[in-house]
Amino acid sequence: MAVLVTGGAGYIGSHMAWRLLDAGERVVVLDSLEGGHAWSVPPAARFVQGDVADGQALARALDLAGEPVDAVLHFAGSVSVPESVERPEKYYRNNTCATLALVEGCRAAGIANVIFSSTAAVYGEVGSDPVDESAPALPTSPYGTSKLMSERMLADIAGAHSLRCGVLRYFNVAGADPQGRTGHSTRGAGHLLKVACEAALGLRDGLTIHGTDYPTRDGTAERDFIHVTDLVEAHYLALQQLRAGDAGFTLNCGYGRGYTVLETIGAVKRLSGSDFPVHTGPRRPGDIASVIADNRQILARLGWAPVHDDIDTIAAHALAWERKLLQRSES
Ligand SMILES: NC(=O)c1ccc[n+]([C@@H]2O[C@H](COP(=O)([O-])OP(=O)(O)OC[C@H]3O[C@@H](n4cnc5c(N)ncnc54)[C@H](O)[C@@H]3O)[C@@H](O)[C@H]2O)c1
Ligand SMILES: O=c1ccn([C@@H]2O[C@H](COP(=O)(O)OP(=O)(O)O[C@H]3O[C@H](CO)[C@H](O)[C@H](O)[C@H]3O)[C@@H](O)[C@H]2O)c(=O)[nH]1
Repeated sequence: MAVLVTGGAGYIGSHMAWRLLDAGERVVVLDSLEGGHAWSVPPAARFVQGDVADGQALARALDLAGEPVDAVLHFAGSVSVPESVERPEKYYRNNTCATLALVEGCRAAGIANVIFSSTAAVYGEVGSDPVDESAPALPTSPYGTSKLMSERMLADIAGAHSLRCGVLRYFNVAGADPQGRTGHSTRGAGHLLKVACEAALGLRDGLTIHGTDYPTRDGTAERDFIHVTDLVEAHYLALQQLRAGDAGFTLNCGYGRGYTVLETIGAVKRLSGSDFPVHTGPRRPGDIASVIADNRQILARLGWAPVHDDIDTIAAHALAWERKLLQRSES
């Protein structure tokens, strides 16, 4: 059987494609290249450039797989909280409507297993950390709402038909493949660790902290950073679980502890040896103060055993990849 990875030319999806190939799986990637790069797709994966909402592109991908596809890992989507506040239509179209079209196409093709990339942004301002999966979902951004709507839609579709659906709610994904095969290369990505690494390498004039008046230990927002390799391992376990007949689940993916924006910047400065300029600015629209995972369910249900739970490891791997990207652009 083969696995369809949507968004496999992007950050997390490319790591997933490598992990599946490492396990001997056959992989086909469907990605529009809106943000990702064809060179991020592992050479051993098959690749179709196209939109997940385009039934013909999906058909081409399923055809190219060469074997029946039994699972789709759906990473493709739009990912920026502030952009979603400015352009909500894009988020409802590309995250919610496109997911519906994809799942209808997958069902028609007889694919039984779906893993959906959801987010901690579905919770909104949680009030007390850590947050577990039963907490009310009250997103503060169109991005979070677009993902929550997709979750609900998938649950209804899975309930009505013979579809098994695993929803993984990622907290803040960071770092890069320890073997240096892929990393965060997405055009225009504004994620904190990536921006900090770019500033450390002199690719930016510095970094602006969005908000210093949050109710946290140093006034900057706090996030639960999860290494991308641990996250794709959770997907691999989730895939085995669904294939073994589990009807479905919704699970937090995070380590259960947070670092503030200032602490994260401090780690990148320490590891890079670069004291890049840091400015302060107002809060970013759609942002929340803090979100940290209660991860007891994923540990128990999937037997997930993260191995990179360390901000220095995450920052070191992110920096190593950013250096590689720089060399690539210079050659
Ligand atoms: N990065 C994070 O911290 C984080 C946290 C929570 C959830 N997520 C979710 O994980 C998924 C992957 O995120 P990422 O950080 O790898 O993002 P990314 O932007 O690096 O990758 C997304 C990929 O999807 C492709 N794409 C976008 N819309 C498409 C469409 N309609 N059809 C086909 N391809 C399309 C892009 O070209 C890109 O290669 C997203 O769904 C995102 O919402 C990410
Ligand atoms: O240059 C920057 C970039 C970010 N930040 C701050 O750093 C924190 C983290 O911001 P990111 O943009 O790195 O990540 P978000 O928490 O906004 O969102 C990320 O994690 C979420 C889950 O928690 C989502 O799923 C989303 O896709 C993903 O981008 C925020 O307080 C943000 O304001 C800065 O201060 N300066």
